[in-house]
Amino acid sequence: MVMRGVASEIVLIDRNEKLAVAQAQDILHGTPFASPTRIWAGGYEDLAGADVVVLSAGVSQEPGESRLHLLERNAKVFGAIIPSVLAHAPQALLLVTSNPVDVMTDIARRISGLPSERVIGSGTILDTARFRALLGEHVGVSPKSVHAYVLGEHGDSEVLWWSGAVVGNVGVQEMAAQMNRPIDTEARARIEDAVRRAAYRIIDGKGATWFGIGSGLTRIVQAIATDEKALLSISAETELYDGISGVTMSLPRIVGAGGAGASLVPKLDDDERKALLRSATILKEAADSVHI
Ligand SMILES: NC(=O)C1=CN([C@@H]2O[C@H](COP(=O)(O)OP(=O)(O)OC[C@H]3O[C@@H](n4cnc5c(N)ncnc54)[C@H](O)[C@@H]3O)[C@@H](O)[C@H]2O)C=CC1
Ligand SMILES: CC(=O)C(=O)O
Repeated sequence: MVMRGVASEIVLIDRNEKLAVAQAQDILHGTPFASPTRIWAGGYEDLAGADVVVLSAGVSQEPGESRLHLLERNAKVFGAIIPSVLAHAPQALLLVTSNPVDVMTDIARRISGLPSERVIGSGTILDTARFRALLGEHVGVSPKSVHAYVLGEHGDSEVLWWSGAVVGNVGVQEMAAQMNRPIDTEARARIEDAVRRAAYRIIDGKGATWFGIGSGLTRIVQAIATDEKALLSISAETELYDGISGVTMSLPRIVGAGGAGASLVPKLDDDERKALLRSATILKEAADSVHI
């Protein structure tokens, strides 16, 4: 966020104060090369006047653990921190990233009592970025020109929306064929696996994922700060999806100063539709299993 200059002030709050101070100092030393952001480590009282509060506290996956395994532990953490956030920043928009992010977003909305458009999750912003990056690499085009989304859970049941993926305004399959880099069954399976299993591989190698999610959160905050009305795949409560009411999951949504706006209704093929219904069902059941 400091590198992109999306905020004038950033305060880091962590129960490990020594860590927050060290991170803030380290980032401060990058500001002469980035943007003149005021960054410091503080307490909840320092949130007064904040426009956005990113909730990233809690435990993360150990190698081999799924995101849904973290639910019970991180629900307790949110029960402890959200009242303190609201006491000092009742006007802030909450941006959740702790995992399992879709269910944690649902929990944050229920604990806070804020309207659903003001409690959003990073959702599949990261999976969508992974999908775009890999497709761009495959066809040899900038990932910025690849428009492709991952829908549903940020997790094992996520749905890569292949039938809606375009490069410029040409379908990705047609574009890949034109570039002599066809996306055959093997290439498709490789990309699909690399997106879905990315977190497991990175956690196995370095213990956590940092840069992709940091970039994704920055993109969301930028859209909020500038009231951009950008179409981003983020998680928010969906009134009704394919017969399931009130499920918090990712769809491409319009993001601006008010948080999550209208969502795009994806035109899916039969397999994608079944897979998204399955993903929504998994998330709904997980959210319903947590009693606030
Ligand atoms: N949604 C996404 O795409 C991604 C989500 N994550 C999730 O974000 C969360 C954090 O991941 P990391 O930063 O890698 O973990 P981390 O362990 O490095 O950081 C978590 C921090 O939370 C703090 N914390 C725990 N309980 C707290 C409390 N009650 N009050 C204040 N601070 C508290 C800890 O002291 C720790 O510094 C995890 O749940 C992880 O799975 C991580 C990467 C991507
Ligand atoms: C940790 C995580 O959720 C990710 O990198 O996708």
